[in-house]
Amino acid sequence: MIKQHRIHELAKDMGLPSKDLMEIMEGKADLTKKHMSALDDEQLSYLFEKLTERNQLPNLDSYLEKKPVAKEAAKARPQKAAKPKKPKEKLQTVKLPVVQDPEAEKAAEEIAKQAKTLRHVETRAVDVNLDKFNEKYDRIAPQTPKTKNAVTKQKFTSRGRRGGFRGGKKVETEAQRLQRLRMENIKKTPLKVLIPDEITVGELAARMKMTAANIIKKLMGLGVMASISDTIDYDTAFLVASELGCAPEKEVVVTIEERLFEEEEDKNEDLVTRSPIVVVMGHVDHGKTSLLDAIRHASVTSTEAGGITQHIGAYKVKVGDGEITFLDTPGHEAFTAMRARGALMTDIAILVVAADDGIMPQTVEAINHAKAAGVSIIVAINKMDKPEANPDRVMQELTEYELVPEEWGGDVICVPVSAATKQGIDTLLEMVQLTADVKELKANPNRMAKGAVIEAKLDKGRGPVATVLVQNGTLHRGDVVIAGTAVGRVRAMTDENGRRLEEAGPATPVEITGLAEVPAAGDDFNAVENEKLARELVEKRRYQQKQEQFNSYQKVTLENLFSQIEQGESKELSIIVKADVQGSVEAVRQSLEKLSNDEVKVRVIHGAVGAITESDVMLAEASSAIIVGFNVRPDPLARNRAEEAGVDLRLYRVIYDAIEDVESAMKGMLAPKIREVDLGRAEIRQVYRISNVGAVAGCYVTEGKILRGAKIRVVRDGIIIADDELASLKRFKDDVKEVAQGYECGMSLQKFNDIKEGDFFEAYMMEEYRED
Ligand SMILES: Nc1nc2c(ncn2[C@@H]2O[C@H](COP(=O)(O)OP(=O)(O)OP(=O)(O)O)[C@@H](O)[C@H]2O)c(=O)[nH]1
Repeated sequence: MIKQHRIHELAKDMGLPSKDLMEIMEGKADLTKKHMSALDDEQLSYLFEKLTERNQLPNLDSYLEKKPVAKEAAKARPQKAAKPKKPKEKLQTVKLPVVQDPEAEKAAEEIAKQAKTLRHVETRAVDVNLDKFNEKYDRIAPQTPKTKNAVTKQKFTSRGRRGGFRGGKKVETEAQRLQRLRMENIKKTPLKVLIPDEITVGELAARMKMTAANIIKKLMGLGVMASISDTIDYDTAFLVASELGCAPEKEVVVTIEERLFEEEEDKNEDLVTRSPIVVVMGHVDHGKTSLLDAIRHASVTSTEAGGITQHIGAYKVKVGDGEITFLDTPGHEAFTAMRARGALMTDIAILVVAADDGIMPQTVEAINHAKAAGVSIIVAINKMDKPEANPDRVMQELTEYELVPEEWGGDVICVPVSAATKQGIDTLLEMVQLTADVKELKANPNRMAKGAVIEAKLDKGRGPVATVLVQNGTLHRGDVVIAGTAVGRVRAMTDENGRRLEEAGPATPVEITGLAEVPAAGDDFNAVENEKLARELVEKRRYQQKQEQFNSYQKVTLENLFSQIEQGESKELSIIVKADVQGSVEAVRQSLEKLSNDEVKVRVIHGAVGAITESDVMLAEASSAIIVGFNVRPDPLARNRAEEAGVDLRLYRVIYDAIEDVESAMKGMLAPKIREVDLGRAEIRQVYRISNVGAVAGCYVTEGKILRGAKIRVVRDGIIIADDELASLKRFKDDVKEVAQGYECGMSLQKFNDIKEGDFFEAYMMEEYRED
């Protein structure tokens, strides 16, 4: 049943005349029954609407003061009075409890609820506790990385906090808070430390962001005594770092070479068979050149008609379906020189042995070079056309060098040939082909080319010209190549017949132009993508070369000074003078500098009072100087360093001695200082007189040892009766190098023969030494 509200009841409740209400509701409700007329909910709402419109409050404050209930709601709103109408309407609804009707109350509550949901919180002027949002934020993202993103994802911050103080306590700013969180995070995560194979203690300390003392202490704990400049190995450094709370990791150093060159292994499916690369070796005049010519001629006439044959250091010949690449640099010296530079190009070596001459010294050398390089050997027994040819003898001699011919059950192919008549050349080539087939030589043509330089020269017209052998990959015209310290773009590429090529695959020798300088034979070459990096690598290689050259420079010492002057290497003798008093320093400086002559200038580069220190030695090392000290000693560090670096360190008590030494060194007259070093003593227990040999003493070594060739003092009853040298030292019947204490031996002297039982031999030797 719908609840009806009669007008007179409502008027009574509101304290208004019924007439007023009827006026409002005129036209809206059926008012035929005057004040007894009933209103439904909708009409009632309309009535309230109208009434509140009429009864607007000029000032909300006055109302709030009167109505404590309404105050609560008002709290959340701005204190400003003259605010929009809406809040007032809502405020009016708070009055609803006046309506006694429970249904009306419900409706009023509903409206109030709506009003609540519509409430706007004006944060600009209100202080909101934002810390709870921040806490939540921390819970959600405690490990927020300290990146730029983290900054954009800022927490809510109250404007009111800008003052920095609240309740007397200093409140950290957002930046400080982030900084604190960052520091906490850093503290929690162990420091990542990269450790190379070897590292100095100082460097490790720097990387661990600790003092070196800490590291040294830890090292001591581990039983390693090291100073800040000492180098420790990876394992030790790893242990120290992890024990001190760091997270050590192996430092992987990526070299320019690794970045530049394609180093990955070729996949099996990418590999194709390539032709073998063959070199010819043998004794002088056994026919290496003639054989190479014969091979080349056979191939040129049959296949390459018309080409202008050029010498480029290597060529290809056709054999059946396949090809063989010959390196046209006969001789094992060239072969080994290239190998020494790291270029192992050859697969098969043809060992030429003249049938009339047999194995000769250079044949043996060639065998050993080929064996050392691990290449297969095929023996060509040459000059078979000669009547005195004796191949069996050659084969016989081969077996002495562990080369057993196939005919005799071994695995070495021997082919009788004649370079003169071309007999057997085809068979030889077939055998090379066969050996290559067995070796299954493969390469990947679809990668950047790499190989080695066979020959290189500077051509007047074309600039640097190099013959390179492509060992893997394919070289194209226009490729950037790096060979040793030469870099450049392949401008032109020709084969041994002078034909221009656009590309060269594996096992192809080609002559290229375009390099900026002449590389050395045996240098590796690589085609690369990154020209800039290649230039960087060249710079690095040049620097290394210089460094090696620099290291090979001999350190200047007074002993080698003269020879260096003679060779024109020393034009200046640098000296560091250290003395006990300043007067001596000056005196020495002047006297030494006066020794300068037309050939050599003597220059004192440093003079000071005090002991010789490590820094003096370092200066001497860097400037190839010698150190002269008067009445001063080097400290132990300096002494060690001088020994390591080969710095000549001379100590004198008399200035004159120093001047004399330097002067005689400049004239090449410096006499080496010699001292006696005792070796041992032996007692003579028996003397044998042997005709043609003389007296042989049967001795027992009582002290030290006796060395072959030692000097011997013969001591009888405490008196030296002779000074001689050992002629022989034997144990039983064998000559020996030395005999130690407690052993018997036989000794004879070079000159002195009058030895007797009970004499003593005192063995000693003379050694050159440097005064300290
Ligand atoms: N009868 C005959 N003579 C030959 C044969 N092969 C080479 N000769 C001769 O042997 C001599 C030396 O030949 P080379 O080819 O120069 O020998 P090589 O080993 O290259 O000599 P080097 O370059 O000096 O090390 C020459 O006079 C050749 O004519 C051959 O098969 N038969």
